[in-house]
Amino acid sequence: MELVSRNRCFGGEQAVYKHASEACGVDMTFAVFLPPQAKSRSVPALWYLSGLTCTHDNAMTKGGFQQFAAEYGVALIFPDTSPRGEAVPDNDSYDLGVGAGFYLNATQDPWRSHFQMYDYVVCELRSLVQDAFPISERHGITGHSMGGHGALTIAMRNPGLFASLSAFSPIVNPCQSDWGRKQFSAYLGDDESTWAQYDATVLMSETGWHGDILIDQGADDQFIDLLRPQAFAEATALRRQPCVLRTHVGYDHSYFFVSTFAKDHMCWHADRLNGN
Ligand SMILES: N[C@@H](CCC(=O)N[C@@H](CS)C(=O)NCC(=O)O)C(=O)O
Repeated sequence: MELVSRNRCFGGEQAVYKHASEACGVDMTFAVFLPPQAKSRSVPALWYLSGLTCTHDNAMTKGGFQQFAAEYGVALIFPDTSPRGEAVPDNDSYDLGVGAGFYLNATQDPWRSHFQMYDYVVCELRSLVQDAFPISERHGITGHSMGGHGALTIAMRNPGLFASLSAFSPIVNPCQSDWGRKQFSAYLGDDESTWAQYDATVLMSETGWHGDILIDQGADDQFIDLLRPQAFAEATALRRQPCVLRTHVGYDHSYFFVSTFAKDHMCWHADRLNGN
């Protein structure tokens, strides 16, 4: 693991690392924020999965999470959204290929040799950060847009790994959306039965989540028709799933929206991770 940058931040430390990823077959970059409490004990961790076109950097620099992570004693982990580099296949559009890994394991050529973001996040990066940093086994997960999709699907498929769950304007029904169908066809092939494991609305209908869920959504989100919050809301209601879905008038899809509600999400996770 190679240190790319390190900065003091709210009494803790914001660092960026690069490492050779076995799952993705290229070097991957990720960011970790350690709160001041991590100097003397291990702390719980919150994963933040980013959306289309993002790297580890967007939420790290614009999300505004560190101040509250420092206050509540929670580490932050910001993975990249896809493999990158000359060896990695790409596509001309912003929503397929580099920057658009959709947190799944691709089974189709040319994507399958590198686009293994599900295994990368759930297995490889988790065990790497657990070994390398003073991070306890209590983890929460959140994310924005494509990253909200990643957070919801990864948590519901791995209930033992996560103690808290939230999302910002998540893609919740990709099997029925152009933010999903195009990518799943390319990465997973035409057999739609293989897509369901990566659809939060389907997973909510089939398994649900063992805890409660916080979701914030902007009412003026320019991509709201692609996100399909109504489908997930219906699935949670049918399941009697404890879920707080807040729709905020005037807010769009940007990081101005994410940073506005960053404190609420940090507080939500800290309460559940710290066992208060
Ligand atoms: N690139 C697309 C949309 C990309 C987009 O809005 N991405 C969101 C996540 S889905 C994001 O966080 N972008 C990076 C940023 O705002 O820093 C466009 O420009 O229409």
